[in-house]
Formats: sequence, C-alpha cells, structure tokens
Amino acid sequence: MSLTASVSERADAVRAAAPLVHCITNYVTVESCANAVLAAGASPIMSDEPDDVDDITSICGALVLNIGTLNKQTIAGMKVAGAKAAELGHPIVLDPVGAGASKLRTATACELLDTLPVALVRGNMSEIKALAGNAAATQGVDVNPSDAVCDEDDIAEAAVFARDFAAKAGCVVAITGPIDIVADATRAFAVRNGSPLQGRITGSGCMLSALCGAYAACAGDAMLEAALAAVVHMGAAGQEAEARMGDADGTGSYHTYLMDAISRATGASLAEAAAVAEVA
Ligand SMILES: Nc1ncnc2c1ncn2[C@@H]1O[C@H](COP(=O)(O)OP(=O)(O)OP(=O)(O)O)[C@@H](O)[C@H]1O
Ligand SMILES: Cc1ncsc1CCO
Ligand SMILES: [Mg+2]
Repeated sequence: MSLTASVSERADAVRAAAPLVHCITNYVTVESCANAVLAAGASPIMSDEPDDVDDITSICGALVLNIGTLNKQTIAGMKVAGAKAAELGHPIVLDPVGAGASKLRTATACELLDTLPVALVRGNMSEIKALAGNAAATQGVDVNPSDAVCDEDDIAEAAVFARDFAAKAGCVVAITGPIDIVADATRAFAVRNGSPLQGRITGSGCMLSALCGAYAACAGDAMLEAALAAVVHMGAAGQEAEARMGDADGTGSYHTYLMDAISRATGASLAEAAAVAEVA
C-alpha cells in the first residue's frame, strides 16, 4: 500500500472505530487536547487520580501520558494507568514535554519510557534529545531551540538519530518541528506538512500527541503507519488553518481554524495533502 493510501485508511479507521482515549495531560492545553481527539472522530477521557485511572484506562483503547505540568499525583496516576494499559495490551503514547528543562521532567520521562511498554514517543527534537541522553538546552516547552530543530540541511542526520532512538527505546518516535521525522528502528519518514503558526500557539504538540493516542488505538501492529497518519493529520490541518487566515486574524483565530481543520479532515483530504517521503 502507498504511504498516502495508508494515511487515508488510518484516518478513516479512527472515525469508524471512534476509540476512547485516556489522556493524563497538562492543565494548560487539556481542553484543546480533548477537542482535538473529538475532532479526529475519537472520544477523550481525562483522568489522573491514581484511584480512578485503573478503571478509566480499562475502558479505553489507548493511553496518552503528557508530562507538561507533572506533579506527584499525576506521576503516580501515570504509573498506575501505565501498568494497567500494559496489562491490557493498550498502546501507550508518551509526550515528554519539557524533558531536558528540569531534572524532574527528564527523570520522569526516562522512567516512564524505561518501565512501561511505550509504543510511541512524540516530542520536539530537544525533548527527544534529552531522553536520548544528549540533554539539549531547552528554552521552555513552547520553543524549539534553533539548533535542535530538524531542517532540510539535517534531515539525514535526524533520521539516523530517530531510527537509533527508536531502536534503543523499542518504540516508534515522532520528532516534530518545521519538518517532522517519524521512525521505527529500521525506517524513517520526513513529513513536510505544517505551518510556522503552529509554533505560535500553545498546545499544537500536545494536541498531536492526543491525536496519536486516537490513531494508536486503531493501529494494531502498524504503529509506524499510525504515527505517520497522525502527524500528517496535524500538519495538514496546520496548513489549512494558515490558508484561512485573514487580515484581521491573529493567533486566537488560528487556534480556532486549526481545530476546524482537524475536524474537517477526511482520509481523502489527508491523502491529498500528505507530504511524506522516506529518508534513507
Ligand atoms: N515551523 C514549523 N513549520 C511547520 N510545521 C510546524 C512548525 N512548527 C511546528 N510545526 C508543527 O506543529 C505541530 C507541533 O509540533 P511542535 O514541534 O511545535 O510541538 P511541541 O514543541 O511539542 O509544541 P507544544 O509544546 O506547544 O505543544 C507539528 O504538527 C509540527 O509539524
Ligand atoms: C505552556 C506549557 N507549560 C507546561 S505544559 C504547556 C503546554 C505546551 O506544551
Ligand atoms: Mg510539546
């Protein structure tokens, strides 16, 4: 099957299956994440209380762990939910928000990755480098340090890094930025969808990680293809939202247009928009 046909099939599968996605996520972008999951045709449920997450994750198809505003209670909730998801064979998506920016974030993200059967890690380059032990200097969770972003010049190097990280971590990785790299241990793909405006609002990465949960719930053994489709979905929506921007529009409108575009995307529209290429 071609890459674009696979993206199309995955997007339609999410809308057909409407999986429940358990998100333990940050309080900055939690509503955006819930709406993004709904916009992709799935259903979100947010729960971080350790005494609640066991039951909640049991009724879901995937678990998303986002450490954006981690605290002792949410970390405990992530561990209980992660253990239950592992027991049930539910895919786990990890968003290591701000890994590298503080000791607690780096240690927590690394511990979750080491102790849980994480299926997919989605983060920006500085966060993934921090997980890989290359502690890149992070400038805050909404800013990619320019030296850590993947651009046209360093795609080949980023692909090698991504495949190596995926091999060591035993999972799929989606490293986002101006160009996204999605890889498992043997194959890496560059996704040239998206808009710089996605970096001007908070939560486009968190929303993508939540979308990854919806796609992962329907992935079966095809986690790489599912991650690629989720990344294309967010990137294509980012472009469509940018195209709608008028003279009086700013980042508030962009956020709304982005949600509109996520919700309007179909398998066919994503296949048409997908700018995906394998990187040797
Ligand atoms: N300059 C850019 N050009 C094109 N697409 C971009 C750009 N910056 C970000 N994106 C897109 O925005 C989405 C989020 O990626 P990003 O790397 O900004 O996540 P993040 O750093 O985790 O964001 P946040 O922490 O705000 O949630 C991805 O779909 C990515 O492709
Ligand atoms: C701004 C911010 N701070 C912690 S989480 C978050 C949302 C973007 O990741
Ligand atoms: Mg982020």
